[in-house]
Amino acid sequence: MRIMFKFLKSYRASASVALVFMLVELFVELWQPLIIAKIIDEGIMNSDIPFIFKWGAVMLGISLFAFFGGIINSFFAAHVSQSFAFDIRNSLYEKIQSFTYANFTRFPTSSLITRMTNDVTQLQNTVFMGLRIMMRAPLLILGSTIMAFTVNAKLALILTAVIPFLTLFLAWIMKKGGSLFQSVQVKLDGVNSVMRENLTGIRLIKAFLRRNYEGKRFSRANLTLKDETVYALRVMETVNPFLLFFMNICVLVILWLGSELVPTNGAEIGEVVAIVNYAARITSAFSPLSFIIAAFSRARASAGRMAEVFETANEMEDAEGSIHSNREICGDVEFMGVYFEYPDTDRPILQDLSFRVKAGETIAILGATGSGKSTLFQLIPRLYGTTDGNILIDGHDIRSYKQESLRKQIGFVPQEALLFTGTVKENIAWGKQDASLEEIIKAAKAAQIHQTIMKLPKQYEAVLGQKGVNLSGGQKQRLSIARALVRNPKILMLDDSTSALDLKTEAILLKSLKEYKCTTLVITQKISTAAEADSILLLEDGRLLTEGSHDSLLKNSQLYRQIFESQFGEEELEHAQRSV
Ligand SMILES: Nc1ncnc2c1ncn2[C@@H]1O[C@H](COP(=O)(O)OP(=O)(O)OP(=O)(O)O)[C@@H](O)[C@H]1O
Repeated sequence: MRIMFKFLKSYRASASVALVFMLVELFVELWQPLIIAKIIDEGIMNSDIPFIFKWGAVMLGISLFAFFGGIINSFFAAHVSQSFAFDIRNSLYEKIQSFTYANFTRFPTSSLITRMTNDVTQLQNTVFMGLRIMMRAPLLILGSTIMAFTVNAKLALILTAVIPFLTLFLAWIMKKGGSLFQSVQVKLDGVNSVMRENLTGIRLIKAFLRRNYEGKRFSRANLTLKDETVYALRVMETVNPFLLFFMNICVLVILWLGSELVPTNGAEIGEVVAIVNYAARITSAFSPLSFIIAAFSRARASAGRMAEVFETANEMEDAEGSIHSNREICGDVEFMGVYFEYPDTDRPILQDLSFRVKAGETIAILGATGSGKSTLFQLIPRLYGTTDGNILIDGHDIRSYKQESLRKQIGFVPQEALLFTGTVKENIAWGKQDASLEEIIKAAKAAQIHQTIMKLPKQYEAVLGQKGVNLSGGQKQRLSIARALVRNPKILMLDDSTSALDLKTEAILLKSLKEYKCTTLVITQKISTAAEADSILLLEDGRLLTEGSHDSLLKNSQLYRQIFESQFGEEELEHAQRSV
């Protein structure tokens, strides 16, 4: 719960105003039974009508006071709780933005969304309730007990016997509720996760006729959430009847003792009524406590889940004394004995990988699926850190660069072209926010997508649907390449990004990339693409099998020849070998 206090600090003044007005309401509530007792004992018993009117008017006056106190309290409680939630959401967002890829492995996206929405709402509700009624309940119990003692200590003793017992019971139930609601939130993550996968994969689900299967998967997750929530709420719901039962017994005992004391002048009738009234107020304070405790237990669980996010260490922080952020790189990339393991795997994905690409050169990376090609790419912009070995850019270890400066100068086109809802222009300019229209068109032309864009109804202003649904695979790929080129990268990384292009378009595209004079790393399965590169790396199981130009590999690498033959046939291979 420390996290709540940390974020509430900035709203100390408003929270104090809310609490003061809550105390005003409470004060009035505590005085009312005393005034009623006075009206009975001195007004009704003596048939003193002016006295009854006078104290009746006092009661009305202070009730009005309490009414306005309640309104002001609500106003400030709403302001504090909403602002508090706003700040937490912003901070969570900032923290998640700073997450490394490794951090994302620990927190599934659906869980992060639940934490940023539902968990924050739980805390927000608790803060509101806290300022409105949560403090009021224990204070009302304490105040009522004290007032009861001032009225008649003998009768009030009964209350002191019951209250500590009930308080202990509530503390126990709150602890239990915390773990139950923690589990509810995890199940909610589960529902969100299935829902998210279903929404993103809706086309595939329809194409594969998996609606029933996915429907069942969702129902299962939903049912577990329902069962878990019902169980948690059932446990919490036992609180109210339990409290009411004990408080009602308490009232019966007060009435019985009152009937013994009144005839012997040990108590006045008004006093008995006042004590019963205080007991009723204590009951009414205990009663919403079950609800408050459920909310508080839920908030405790949510605060814990939020703390997990805030306390997640980012091992990729910039090192002290990193090179100045504006330093321009030339683009010379060198891997020196690099080893890499994912945080959740215990086997090396890359092993003893060493190679160099000189600034402005193009290198192609070929290898079977799962051989570690995409992983290798993720190490260059420091999306992951190496397990061992070094990566140098322009002769300096990449850890000595500020990540922002490094990533600004790298253009990355992922395997799956990811576009956003917005215009074509906005999607390309996503790579460089202040890109001029000329720069955008230049990048689109180099990526061989300009002609296609010009045929769209609104050309560069044409709106793309979610993830670019209204474009073909090859068009999406070329748009992603334009997005990477617009930032004028010093290092360009294409992860199988031309796979959907025909050979002719691909050849023109690769040629036009040369205008950008950047170091280019291309992951590809196609020999035609690899042959354009200055050098080719052949990867197998995360190790570098061999490296060389197209011609030298044709001459020296059995595997390369096999790949060539599988793509062009035996005849072409013989022809190519003869011309080497
Ligand atoms: N985030 C991850 N966490 C754990 N293991 C991963 C992760 N990403 C990839 N791997 C594993 O690392 C290995 C290499 O994956 P990688 O994506 O780098 O291969 P690849 O050569 O690019 O394959 P492809 O050609 O199919 O894209 C695979 O065995 C894969 O299961």
